Amino acid sequence: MTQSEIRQSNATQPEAKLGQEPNASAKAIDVAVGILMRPNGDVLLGQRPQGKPYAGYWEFPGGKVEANEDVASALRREFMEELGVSIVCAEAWCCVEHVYPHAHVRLHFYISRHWEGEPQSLEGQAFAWQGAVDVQPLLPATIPLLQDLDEVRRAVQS
Ligand SMILES: Nc1nc2c([nH]c(=O)n2[C@@H]2O[C@H](COP(=O)(O)OP(=O)(O)OP(=O)(O)O)[C@@H](O)[C@H]2O)c(=O)[nH]1
Repeated sequence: MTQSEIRQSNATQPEAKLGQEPNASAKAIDVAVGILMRPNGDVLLGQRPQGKPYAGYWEFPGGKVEANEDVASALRREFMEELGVSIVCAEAWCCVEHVYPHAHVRLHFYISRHWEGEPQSLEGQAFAWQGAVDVQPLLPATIPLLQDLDEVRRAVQS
């Protein structure tokens, strides 16, 4: 995936600040998050493995952007490492910040409808394709996005 393949979608929202107001002195950690969306609107979620904060919580796949890496490259790397999936193209969807006890994160959400490979559990994590998302518990920063995501899902189905 190249920068030119990262498109801004109409669904992009202004940055929202969720949860506790981020502490200006805490540096936000950038995280690339990808939502694989099938033609019927189903989306892929994974369960955080043991040993990580919020182990057992469900999330959209992704991970931290490394030093000297852009968000699109991080997205592609994380999907290959976690799921063995090659993202062919993805659209920036929204960006939210959340302050957890363990970190202040800035989550860059992308939606991809075009990828290569079937998702595999390369890190031993459970994953699930979902219509209306009903796995629990979900990471707190992700929950408020589900309503907007449902609108995107419905739009691709119609
Ligand atoms: N992937 C992902 N991370 C999310 C979501 N929502 C959310 O709050 N996060 C937060 O974003 C951060 C992601 O960091 P991570 O620890 O999973 O990243 P990583 O895979 O690079 O981990 P590592 O440092 O062990 O290599 C966590 O603080 C996690 O709580 C989501 O939907 N997907």
